[in-house]
Order: sequence, then structure tokens, then C-alpha cells
Amino acid sequence: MSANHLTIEGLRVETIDPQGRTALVDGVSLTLHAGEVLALVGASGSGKSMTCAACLDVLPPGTRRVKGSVSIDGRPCTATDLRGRQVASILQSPRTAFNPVRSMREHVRESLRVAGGGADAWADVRQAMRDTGLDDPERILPLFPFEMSGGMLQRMMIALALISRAPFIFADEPTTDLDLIVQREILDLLDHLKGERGLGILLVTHDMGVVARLADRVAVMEAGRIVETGGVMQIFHAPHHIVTRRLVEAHLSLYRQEPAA
Ligand SMILES: Nc1ncnc2c1ncn2[C@@H]1O[C@H](COP(=O)(O)OP(=O)(O)OP(=O)(O)O)[C@@H](O)[C@H]1O
Repeated sequence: MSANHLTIEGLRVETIDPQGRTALVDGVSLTLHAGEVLALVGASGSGKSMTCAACLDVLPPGTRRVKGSVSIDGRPCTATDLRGRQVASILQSPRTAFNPVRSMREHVRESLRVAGGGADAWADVRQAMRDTGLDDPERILPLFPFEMSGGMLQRMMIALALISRAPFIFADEPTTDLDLIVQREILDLLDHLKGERGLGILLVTHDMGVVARLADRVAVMEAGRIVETGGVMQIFHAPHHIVTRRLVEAHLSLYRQEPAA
């Protein structure tokens, strides 16, 4: 389970189009450390989700990864090595992420099958569920997705990430579909797990409020490229790139605040 850093190098994703190829992700390089939240921010369509999907080889039809590598602590990893073993995913819409005709118990079994759980596996499952705020695992395990709220499903998705024992999490807009109170609880939970379990979290978001709450470092994307990276304080108080400045200004103007001079 332990790993120090995950490195993405020179990632390029293109459309598969007989009329010509368009780069959707263009030379993205990033390092995600254990025990940190690295926020990947940028306008809609800038390539944040494609970057994560390309690493895990779950790109949508019509697109493909043409260049780039991912390594953990310097060891090159295939997408199969990464998916569910080194990297767990938390998605925006928990309701569509779960199979509607499978109970939570069946989803857990599938995660254990990939993670290769030992004799104590089910005790670990119950602990992971409690750690994510699902205090009564015996009541929840028989439930189907339609019997659970969005917040419960998002907690269950995070519990499945813990069960996988992956040291890194790709969280793609993990709070966008939740009400404000549950959003705050899920952000607090991710923050707690980062500290408690030393997870490295790549947090995809266009919400600078979420960045301010959770991120240690920030990488800003525009048109498939990383245009700026920095610590969260630097990004908010001394942004260099025009795209970063616009993101920060738009966020501050929502709360009627002035950017730092
Ligand atoms: N199946 C597809 N075929 C071709 N282009 C696609 C496909 N899916 C997405 N794109 C394009 O890829 C680019 C990057 O999309 P991506 O979903 O990574 O953006 P994003 O930064 O995650 O945006 P958002 O914040 O809206 O989720 C966009 O221009 C998008 O239109």
C-alpha cells in the first residue's frame, strides 16, 4: 500500500478522427505525493478528466492516449497496474458509478477480489465503512444504490477506495452533485483520510472554493496543457498565469472580495 509519489510524464491524448487529430491533453506532466491533495483545476473542457482517464486507460470512445507514462516511485506502471490497485477513483456522480442491480455487499466483494483481501478482509471493510461515516455497516451492506442517498453513496465510494488499499485516489468533481452540507462533510472526510491514511489525492475540480478548502498544491490547465503549478497560497495570493488569475478573480467575485494586491 505504501508509495511516495505517482508521476505522470508527457501525457498526450488525441481524438481519433479521419479528418485530422486534435490534442485534448498535450504534454501533461505532474507529480502527486503521498499525504497531499493536488488540485487539477481549469475551465470546463480544459482536459482535467481526460488526464485522469488517460492514466487509467478509461478514455471515452473516439479518443486515445498517444504518448506519456505513469510511474510510482520511479517504477513504470501500466493502467492495469494502477486501476483499483495503486489508484482508486471517486467520481462525480455516485449514483451512476454503482451498478443499480448490485447491493453494496456485492460491490465490496468485487473490490476485495481486485485487492486480494486476506482473512480479516470483512473486518477491514466494516472499519473502512465506519471511517467514512457509514456507522452501521450491517444495515448498509444489503442495500441497493436506489435505497441510498447521494451522500451515502459517495461515502460508500470512498469506503471502496479505502478497501482497495490504493495509496492514491483520483477524485473527479467528488462533491459537485451533492447538497452543500453533504459537500462540506465529504471534503472534511477526504481531508481527514489524507492526514490519517497518508493518501495522495488528485482532486479534479473547477470549484476554487473546494481548492481553498482541501488542496495543498494546485495545477492549472488550459486547452490540454498545464499552465501553472504552485502551492495553494501562491495560487490564491500571487497567481502568475492569466488563466489562474481569472479563476481566482471569478471565485473571489462570487464572495465580493478583491484579489490580493
Ligand atoms: N469522446 C470525446 N471525443 C472527442 N472529444 C472529447 C470527448 N470527450 C471529451 N472531449 C473533449 O475533450 C476536451 C477535454 O475534456 P475533459 O472532459 O477532460 O474536460 P474537463 O476539464 O474535465 O471539463 P469539465 O470540468 O467540464 O469536466 C474537451 O474539449 C471535450 O470537448
